[in-house]
Amino acid sequence: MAIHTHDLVVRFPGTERPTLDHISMAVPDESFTVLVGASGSGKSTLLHCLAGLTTPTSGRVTDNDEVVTAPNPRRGVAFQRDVLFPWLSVTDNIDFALVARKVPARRRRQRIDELLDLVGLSPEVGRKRPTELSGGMRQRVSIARVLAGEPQVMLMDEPFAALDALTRLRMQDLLIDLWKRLHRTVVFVTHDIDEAIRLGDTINVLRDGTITEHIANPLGRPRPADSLADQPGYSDVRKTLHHQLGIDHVMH
Ligand SMILES: Nc1ncnc2c1ncn2[C@@H]1O[C@H](COP(=O)(O)OP(=O)(O)OP(=O)(O)O)[C@@H](O)[C@H]1O
Repeated sequence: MAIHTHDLVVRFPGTERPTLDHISMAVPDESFTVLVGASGSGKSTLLHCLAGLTTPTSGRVTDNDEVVTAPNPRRGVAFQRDVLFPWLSVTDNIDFALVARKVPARRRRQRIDELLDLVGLSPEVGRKRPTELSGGMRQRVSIARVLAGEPQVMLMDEPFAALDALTRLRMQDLLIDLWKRLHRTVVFVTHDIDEAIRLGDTINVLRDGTITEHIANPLGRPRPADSLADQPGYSDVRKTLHHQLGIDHVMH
C-alpha cells in the first residue's frame, strides 16, 4: 500500500475544532484517489500531511510503511498556482528538478525534451519564460517539472482550478493519460464534483475535517467529458456527492 493515514489529527493553534479529525485513509499503489470537499473542509491540510509539509498533531502518515516526517522526492507536489521560477526559461525550470536529482548533464537535455513531449509541448516552448505562456501551458510545464523528480506519488492540490473550462478538460485528459502510461499513484484535491467523477477511482469526501464518504467510482474508463452524464452510475455518484457536500438543498 503506497500511503496510509492512521488516526490523523491536525489542530492549528487558536482554532476551536481540529482541521483534521481522526482521518484514517488508504491510498493503494497506482490508484487515482480524489479528495473532494467544500472550501475549508481540510483538503489542502490533508494533502500537505501526505507530502510531509505539515506535521500532524497526532496520528501519522506512512508511505510504504515508513512514517512521513518531511517532504521526499518519492512524493511530488503540484499546486493550484504554478510555482515556476519566472526568471528562468521553461527548460531551466525543468532542469532545476533534474539537477536536484543529480542527473548527468548529457542526459538532462534529452530528458527535458522527453518531458515536454510527454505533457504535449513542443521543444521550442523550452526557450520561453513562464510569463509568455497561457495558464494551461504553465500547468503542463509544472507537471513536467514534477515528473522530472521521478515521483512515485503525485500529490495535486486543485492544479486546474484556475483554468478555463475547456483547458481544464484537456488537462484532465492529459493527467489521466500520464497516470495510465507512467503507472504512478495520484492523490488529487478538488472541490469540483464533475472533476472528481471524471478523474477518481476512489472519491473521498471531506467534511469538517473528517472523511464522510468513501466512494468506489462505478464509471468505466475512458470518461469522455461530453458524455459523462450518460455513463451508467453517473447520476447516482453525483447525487451522493451533492448530498454529502450539502449542496442538494441549495439547488431548490
Ligand atoms: N497554518 C494554518 N494555521 C491556522 N489555521 C489553518 C492553517 N492552515 C489551514 N488552516 C485552517 O484549516 C481549515 C482548513 O483549511 P484547508 O486549506 O485545509 O481547507 P481546504 O478544504 O483545502 O479549503 P480550500 O478549498 O479553500 O483551499 C481552514 O479553516 C483554515 O483556516
